[in-house]
Amino acid sequence: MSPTATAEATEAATGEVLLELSGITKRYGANTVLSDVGFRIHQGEVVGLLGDNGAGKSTLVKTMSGVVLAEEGDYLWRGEKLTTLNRQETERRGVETIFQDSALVPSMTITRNIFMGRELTNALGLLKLKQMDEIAAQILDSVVTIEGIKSPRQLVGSLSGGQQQAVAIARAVHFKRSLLILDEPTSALAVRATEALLNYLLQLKQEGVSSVLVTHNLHHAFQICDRHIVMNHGRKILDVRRADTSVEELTAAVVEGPEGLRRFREGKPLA
Ligand SMILES: Nc1ncnc2c1ncn2[C@@H]1O[C@H](COP(=O)(O)OP(=O)(O)OP(=O)(O)O)[C@@H](O)[C@H]1O
Repeated sequence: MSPTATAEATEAATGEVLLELSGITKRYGANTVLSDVGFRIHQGEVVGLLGDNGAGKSTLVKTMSGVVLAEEGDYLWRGEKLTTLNRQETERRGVETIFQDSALVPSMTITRNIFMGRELTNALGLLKLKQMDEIAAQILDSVVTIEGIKSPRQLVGSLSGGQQQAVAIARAVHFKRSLLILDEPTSALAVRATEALLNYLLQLKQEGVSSVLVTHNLHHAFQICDRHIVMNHGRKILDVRRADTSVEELTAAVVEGPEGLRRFREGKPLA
């Protein structure tokens, strides 16, 4: 498969282009951590963002969510070039990001964490706590099955790391956004919760919601992603539809970079 064929296949993805990044270059001092990275996310697409440790995935996630500003490159949302870029701007447009550290408040209940910044209030501005608790209980039931959670009134600080991650995911998926970006969301989840999350992303896709899934688990990625982007030392080395690749090719690209990809395509064994 030639790089051109891959690019054409990618362009053939259906749905409006939601997010387009081009020429993204990010440096930390003398260290260039993203080099001329560009890709498009279409509406309703589930995209896997893959790569070895330090490949630049999290930095790219932070760039997509406006937390980190690239020195070079363009950010287009539904064709509009964003000149002011920060997390508020991207959230206003419907981008929801779940970072590796899920940014929950341990001293608050699950309900308050789920509704943080989007609390339900009555005409007097008082919190509708009972209603929020009921919705939180429904979300926890339907979105991610979290073992060991007894009540949405439980304090987040009393939950395990995996349970906390699941609460963060529940919060993001409940406020159905145009684009969900999940940075290794399943790393601390048990098998059942992981399955529930992957299925939920597929359900959201049916509703036209796009997701970017950062994961080290290539089988999870292959299971649900329509397209895969592989990063290597800050560069995009592969951008390919599921139909045009395999877990083996993705593994070669992630583990051994461009050279491994070349060897795989030539039918040669990996080093
Ligand atoms: N704030 C920062 N300051 C300096 N260097 C940074 C900073 N954040 C990331 N880096 C560097 O950028 C490179 C890419 O890191 P990044 O976290 O984006 O990789 P990653 O693909 O998400 O890795 P992992 O899978 O291990 O989470 C690494 O070399 C890292 O040390």
